[in-house]
Amino acid sequence: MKESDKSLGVAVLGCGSVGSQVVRLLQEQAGDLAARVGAPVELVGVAVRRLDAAREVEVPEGLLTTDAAALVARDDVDLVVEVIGGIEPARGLILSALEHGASVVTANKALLAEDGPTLFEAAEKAGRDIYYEAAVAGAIPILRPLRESLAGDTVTRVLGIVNGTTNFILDKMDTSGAGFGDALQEAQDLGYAEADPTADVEGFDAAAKAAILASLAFHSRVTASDVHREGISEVTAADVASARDMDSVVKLLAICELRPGADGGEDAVAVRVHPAMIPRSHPLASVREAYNAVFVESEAAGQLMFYGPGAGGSPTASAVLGDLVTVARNRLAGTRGAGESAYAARAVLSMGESRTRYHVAIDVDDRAGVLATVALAFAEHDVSIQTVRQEGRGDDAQLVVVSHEATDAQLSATVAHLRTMDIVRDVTSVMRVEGVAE
Ligand SMILES: NC(=O)C1=CN([C@@H]2O[C@H](COP(=O)(O)OP(=O)(O)OC[C@H]3O[C@@H](n4cnc5c(N)ncnc54)[C@H](O)[C@@H]3O)[C@@H](O)[C@H]2O)C=CC1
Ligand SMILES: N[C@@H](CC=O)C(=O)O
Ligand code: NA
Repeated sequence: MKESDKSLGVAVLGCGSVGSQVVRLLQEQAGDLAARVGAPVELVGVAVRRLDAAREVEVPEGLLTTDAAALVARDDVDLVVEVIGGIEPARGLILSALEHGASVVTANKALLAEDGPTLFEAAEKAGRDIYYEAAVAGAIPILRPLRESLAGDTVTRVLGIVNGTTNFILDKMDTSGAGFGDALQEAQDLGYAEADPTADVEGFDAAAKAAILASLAFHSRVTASDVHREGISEVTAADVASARDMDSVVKLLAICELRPGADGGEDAVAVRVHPAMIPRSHPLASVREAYNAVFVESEAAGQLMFYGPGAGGSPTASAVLGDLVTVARNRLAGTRGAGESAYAARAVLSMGESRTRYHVAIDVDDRAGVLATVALAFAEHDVSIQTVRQEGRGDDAQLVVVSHEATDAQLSATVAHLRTMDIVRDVTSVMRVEGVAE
């Protein structure tokens, strides 16, 4: 260990989009980092899959290795940055690093959302830190505010755009009419997308982030499997156009809510990720390209908004380095930061119990009484209608209904009912609506 001479050895695992920028910053800012930490922070190894791969950064000779397991076990490694991603070997390497006495910084939301508690318990046992600000919303400081700044308040809701790739795609579809494939390719070229972009497009990445946000916000253990997840692969150009007609945009939202327990029982949490229409006047509507934004509502503070670059190698490396400075300082001070806080152990509600609103576009027969019949279907499921408008005539007749808030179960039963009705030719678009006052 280098603690005797106060120099801290850093191992970086993975040298892709994020890892290469972490290595660059460690080298370029060595002097400032040493001053801020109070000791030199020295890059002592970089684990890669292939030694001869092309890289965005020049790694000093002798530092590259393909043996990540041996690297994390070395005596001169005090701090480990895991930016490989995925579940294994990342989990095994982090556990081994902690067992060998290193503090860990990771950007790995997939692993944290699947098995965070195992990592937190290992860190607790080892008396070391595990920090992960980069795992949610890239460069935006959001986990530290939830864990530290709001530790004395009661967070009731977290609502955000937390996936840069899908925001980039939806933004391009809305503003330039770009096709889905071209927009995705551009996001991949810019280093925003996950190694397998299905994780972005199908909402897995946002769901992992929602689980991490909900765990911290509500002091409970929420895993990716607790999150209702829908991606953007079924969002059509017609949905985007329909949103535009309503002066709205389609965004992939992550929504984490504290719901009062029934009959005065314990509060529970509801966590969901899905595309939704929001009015263009809503602040989230102006979040463009790969930017992210997160709203936090809490009892005492009210509404807070966090905004910034949510993806990309360099912004994400900024969050990694911020954590690295903190865990390095903690090591020098012989202390560690706050560990997991899951004392509230709140139950997680199913999607059917979540309260939301629907926008439904229905192709109908153009004859007398159709509007009343459709309205009756909503009423039968106790769903109140906020607005309804008719477009087109004859074979082109379409009703566009926006409901008031109801449970998702009531709303989906209404849509299923509409699909069985003779006068309904097709339900062409169903999308949740957020950000509109009741
Ligand atoms: N790219 C982004 O905008 C963001 C990424 N993250 C997270 O950061 C992590 C890294 O993401 P990226 O850099 O984008 O991925 P990437 O795919 O560009 O880089 C991962 C690197 O790890 C290497 N690797 C794989 N297995 C390895 C092994 N056994 N030993 C050593 N190296 C190995 C790969 O060859 C690749 O170069 C992931 O957990 C990701 O979810 C978090 C926030 C934003
Ligand atoms: N693939 C992710 C990267 C950051 O977490 C995204 O697109 O947001
Ligand atoms: Na962040």
